[in-house]
Amino acid sequence: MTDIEIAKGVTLEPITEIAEKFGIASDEIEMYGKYKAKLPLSKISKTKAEQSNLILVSAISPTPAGEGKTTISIGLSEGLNRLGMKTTVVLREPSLGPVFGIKGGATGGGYSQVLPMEDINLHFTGDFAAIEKAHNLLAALIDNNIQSKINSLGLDARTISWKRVLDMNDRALRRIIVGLGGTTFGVPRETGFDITAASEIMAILCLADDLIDLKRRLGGIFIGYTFDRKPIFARDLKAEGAMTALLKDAIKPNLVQTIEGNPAIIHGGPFANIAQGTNSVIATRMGMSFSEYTVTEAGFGFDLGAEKFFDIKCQSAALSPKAVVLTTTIRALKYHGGVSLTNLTDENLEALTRGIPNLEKHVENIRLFGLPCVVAINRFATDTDEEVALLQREAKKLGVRVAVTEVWAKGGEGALELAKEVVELIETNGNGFTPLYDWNMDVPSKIATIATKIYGAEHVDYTAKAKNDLKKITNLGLGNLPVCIAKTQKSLSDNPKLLGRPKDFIITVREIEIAAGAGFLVPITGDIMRMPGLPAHPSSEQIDIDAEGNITGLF
Ligand SMILES: Nc1ncnc2c1ncn2[C@@H]1O[C@H](COP(=O)(O)OP(=O)(O)O)[C@@H](O)[C@H]1O
Ligand SMILES: O=COP(=O)(O)O
Ligand SMILES: [Mg+2]
Repeated sequence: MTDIEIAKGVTLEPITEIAEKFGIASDEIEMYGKYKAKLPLSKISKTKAEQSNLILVSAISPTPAGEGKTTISIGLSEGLNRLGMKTTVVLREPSLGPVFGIKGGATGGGYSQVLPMEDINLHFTGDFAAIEKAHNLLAALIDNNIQSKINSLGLDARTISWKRVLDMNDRALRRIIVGLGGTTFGVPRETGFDITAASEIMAILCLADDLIDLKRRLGGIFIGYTFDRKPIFARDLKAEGAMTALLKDAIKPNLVQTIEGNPAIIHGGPFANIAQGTNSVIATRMGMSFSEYTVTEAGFGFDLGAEKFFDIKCQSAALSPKAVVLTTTIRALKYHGGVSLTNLTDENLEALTRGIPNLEKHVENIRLFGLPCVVAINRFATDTDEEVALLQREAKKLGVRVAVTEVWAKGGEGALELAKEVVELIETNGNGFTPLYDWNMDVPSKIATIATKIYGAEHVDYTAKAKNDLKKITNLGLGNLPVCIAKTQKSLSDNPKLLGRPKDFIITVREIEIAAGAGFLVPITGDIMRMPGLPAHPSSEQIDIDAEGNITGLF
């Protein structure tokens, strides 16, 4: 059965019942139909949240299909609930880019899914649309001011860094020229689109405490300079009030349910390769306010989502995670051992062994944050007993707990071993979480710390533009901000072709974007693009809908 067929076979509980199970009265939620709701920020309790055990689910370097972090996160929460531990899974909202592109949705899979999956994977509750409108309102205000004769700020159009966003993989929009056509069409200038998940507003939504903090951060968005080199921010265009008004509902986290009828919270966007890729502080705190265990995820491999989760989100919100679950698959390790994507289902013990160094490096990286880890072997039907046994042996040699999980095939039942390992791990380990670096370090040292310690780079090179960006950052007094490195997810390096555990490589920073509102800097490495493109055969070709509104081919 496909994911959507399994999902359609489930009788959903009314979201009012899920809210009651979560701990919020049904008359306190804002319904979006029978099976979705938004939760009031007033229900967050920072003191209660501190009592919850926060677990991060990460992964080794993934194949393009992904290795099962979201599936494992959901399955683990089902398993912990089966053991009587009140648990909530907190996830990120899928982007339409991958939905219609290569990867597909982000609501888990098999018997570990969050539902209603069609809604969640398509328009959900409109948060992405609201983020797009707020982002593009600011873009329109900028171009309006540039061409204004009465209240122009004197913006130098060549210095404007703020683009537009669209939640679609559309490479044709990466670089555009606006304002063509003469005086009634504005002032011509180069700009472009990023995908919505990469919007600074998404990051602001994910890091904001509440509406007032959201508005403050939105006002702090750096736009560019005037002709006499005065830095201009969104507040100089009086934009933050309207932008916040557009986000008044998007700031509230979304409540849905798992296949086994447990609460799940979804809020904030994905893509830890071009954005921070964690869900929101608000959603995480909401889950933690009502749960003994809170299971959350961060995008792509540990080198990307987890590093950003720890060094940006946890530091920013004073969250103290207790353990890491490292999602590991035989298929990904064979891929890192040199097997092509088309042959990953064939047994290959030699390639699996050659791929182990990638797992080893991610386990070493987890230790740098002072956290205990369980390697969760996410078993696929094509994995042979010999392959599983070999991986169990090799993983145990790394000195970590190992659990074979079958959450895709069996839901929570397939996560009972993992759940028990996680509980024991948390009970026997103190709270040793320590971030990788101090935000007050200088920017090149912060970048070098991540590049050498987490990626394994020999050193970091900067292009002339990146060096100029460093000067800009210093002049703006923003050198104490953390860094959110944009890098390919395919490799620990910035070269997608270097698989396994590459060594003696250099990370090249080509430019550094400033996200002054979100409160971080974005060093962009290699050739990574913040507007992905569609593949030759997009997933959209398989999607259809019948006269009764039944969607097929979503995954
Ligand atoms: N054990 C498994 N067997 C079969 N398919 C799986 C398994 N685990 C995950 N998948 C599928 O792989 C894809 C990626 O899973 P997902 O949880 O989204 O990964 P990630 O969050 O790491 O990107 C999904 O389509 C999911 O249904
Ligand atoms: O940021 C990307 O998230 P996934 O790894 O879940 O696709
Ligand atoms: Mg995912």
